[in-house]
Amino acid sequence: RLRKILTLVFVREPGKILLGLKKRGFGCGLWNGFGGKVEKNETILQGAKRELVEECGIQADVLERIGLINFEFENDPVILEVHVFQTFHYIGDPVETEEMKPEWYKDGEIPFNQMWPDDKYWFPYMLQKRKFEAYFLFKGMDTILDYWIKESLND
Ligand SMILES: CN1CCN(c2cc(NC3CC3)nc(N)n2)CC1
Repeated sequence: RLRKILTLVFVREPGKILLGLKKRGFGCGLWNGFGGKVEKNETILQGAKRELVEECGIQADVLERIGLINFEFENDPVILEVHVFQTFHYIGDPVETEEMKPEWYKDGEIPFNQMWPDDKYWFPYMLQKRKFEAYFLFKGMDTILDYWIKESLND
């Protein structure tokens, strides 16, 4: 199977979460965490930190790994392996970039209807600081054909 390793980072405050409105490319028009591809010369963690700085100007020295999600798409051999991180300890204020428009949302007011359809299934684990693993099988970009999600311990 072909795997594409991606990162997804959420910046947290007590009761609030930072989301970015994707301004172009994959997931354009949706609110999400910050992230992207992992370069050959960096670890997944380094890639996550780099994307956070590039996409909203925030430096997170401490990133906690909280989830691993595998996405499969019908009739597509590429599996997206998304490594999810969060941080409560960071430096800087979020700034809008060409990629992302950052906004703070209250944990109870997350705009799931303007986010990827899978988010409503795994966000509750993240918001409750429970580590998780998940799998989603998509038909196109809007329909979830099958999924599972389970609480996981450390690696
Ligand atoms: C740079 N990456 C792109 C993929 N990504 C996804 C994907 C996703 N669902 C998949 C059906 C697309 N759901 C969230 N929340 N994020 C994280 C950021």
